[in-house]
Amino acid sequence: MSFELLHSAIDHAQNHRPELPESPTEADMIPWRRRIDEIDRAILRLLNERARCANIIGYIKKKLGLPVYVPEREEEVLRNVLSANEGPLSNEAVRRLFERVIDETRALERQKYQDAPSEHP
Ligand SMILES: C=C(O[C@@H]1C=C(C(=O)O)C=C[C@H]1O)C(=O)O
Repeated sequence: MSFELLHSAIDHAQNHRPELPESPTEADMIPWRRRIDEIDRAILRLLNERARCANIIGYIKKKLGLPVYVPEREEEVLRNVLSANEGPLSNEAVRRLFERVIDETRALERQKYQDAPSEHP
């Protein structure tokens, strides 16, 4: 899914939200939970695409003898997402979430290109 498609999917979802009646019942949670499941699958696809990009970077680093961990780049990644944050997640929450993402990305890069024989991505 291209980023344009993803953005239009998000816009569509925001404009076509399930009904929220005055006096909701438990059943009113069902369409929202389906929506969350759908969003989670989209997030997962993007996280895996991010990991694939990082693996290519990891491969290049291995070829050039560069370290996996680049703290200044990680700060830049965090600045990028924090400056784009429109909420309702707080900046602290976004920072924690992306720190986890970066940790897992770095671990994957290490596992694939530093601890193991280098293969073409
Ligand atoms: C992906 C890279 O490798 C590591 C992981 C990063 C990330 O997940 O964004 C950023 C910097 C590095 O510590 C990179 O150098 O760009």
